[in-house]
Amino acid sequence: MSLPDHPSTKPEVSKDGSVHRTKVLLLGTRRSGKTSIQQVLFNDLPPKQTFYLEPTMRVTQHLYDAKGNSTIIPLELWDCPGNITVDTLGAPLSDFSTVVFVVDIRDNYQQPISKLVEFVAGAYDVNPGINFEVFIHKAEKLQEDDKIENFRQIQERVTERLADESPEYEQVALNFHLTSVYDHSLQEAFSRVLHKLIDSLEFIEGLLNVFCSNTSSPKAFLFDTTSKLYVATDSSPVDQATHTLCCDYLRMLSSFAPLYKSNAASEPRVHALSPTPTPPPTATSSSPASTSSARALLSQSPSDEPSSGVAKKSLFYPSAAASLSPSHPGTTLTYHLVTPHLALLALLPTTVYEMRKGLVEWNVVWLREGIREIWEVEKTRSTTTHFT
Ligand SMILES: Nc1nc2c(ncn2[C@@H]2O[C@H](COP(=O)(O)OP(=O)(O)OP(=O)(O)O)[C@@H](O)[C@H]2O)c(=O)[nH]1
Repeated sequence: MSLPDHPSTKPEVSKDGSVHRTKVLLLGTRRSGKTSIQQVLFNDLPPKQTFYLEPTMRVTQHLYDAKGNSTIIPLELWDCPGNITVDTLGAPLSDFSTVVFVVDIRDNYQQPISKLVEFVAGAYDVNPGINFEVFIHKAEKLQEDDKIENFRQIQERVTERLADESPEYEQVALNFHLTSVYDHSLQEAFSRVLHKLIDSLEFIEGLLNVFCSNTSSPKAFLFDTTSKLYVATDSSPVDQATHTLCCDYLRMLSSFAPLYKSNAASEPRVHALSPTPTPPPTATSSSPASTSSARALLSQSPSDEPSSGVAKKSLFYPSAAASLSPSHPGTTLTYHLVTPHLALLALLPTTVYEMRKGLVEWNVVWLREGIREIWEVEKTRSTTTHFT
């Protein structure tokens, strides 16, 4: 495998047209849960099945891109055995954008911390900009108080050890996350890891902020539908319960995806909307939304047309909504696919969803346009695909 000479947080296209993926190193001591993390996140392995995973004996590269194993950034995830060292890794640390270091929350921390410090020291000279993400893993094993206490202790010890080694290492960016394959904390943590690799993140966040303020939405996420990682969210804080709710809803809808696909394949049913969507700013709809209803929206935006002018097959964008009563009275969870691989999940006041449906849909079309424009700019700039 040919490796680039310089660190890069962006995938580039090599001369032969193949995409250089963003490299992420998955490190940690034996049995800390590295392979489980990779398998649960990207191969949909049920968490309980991780029990049967074989130990990793040599460095294994897993490729994820927009076509097959979809993720928003073409990734190359290096799953390493527990005994790997900087010298035996087989690639310079300058090749990696991010190191995800996994620590079993119930472990004796001495050994994992020494290994982490070894890699921080190894990376410092060659790639000081590398992101170190420490996953304090298997968190669900402990009670809430113990979990927080262990999390704090690990952070403290790592910081102390780094300061003992050299004051310079304090400059290395280290981020700590509590994770478990048994809940959505892993997806949330890995989403945050990816956010640092998305150049256009602030523009996407800006679009989501506008969507939220126009529709009175308290929270909106843009999810990658395959990996179930969120690409961006609006600027209000993420609370775990809302994130979990959105992940579960997305997972449930994805299980119905084959039904939508077969519809999408039947072209004559697709109606093109007018090329410029007309905003219905005061649109009110008296038709109440049925709870837990899934409704197909067939739309074709101007950017669906290739620039050559040749009519491309219209895309199918399903949408769905579910009332969150009684747990969240007066709130509706909505889902809108905005590109073939990205979906908007938003909480909306039920009154807005039911009474101002036109306004909501216009804002979805507007968001879709914005995301496609960003995608086009990204594509032109780096001639590579971050979003599909
Ligand atoms: N309770 C709990 N167990 C987990 C979690 N993640 C992984 N495990 C378990 O941890 C054990 C080791 O998982 P692996 O993914 O094989 O760990 P690894 O770090 O890849 O191991 P090596 O390849 O030997 O270095 C398995 O029995 C998993 O089921 C978690 O979040 N919670």
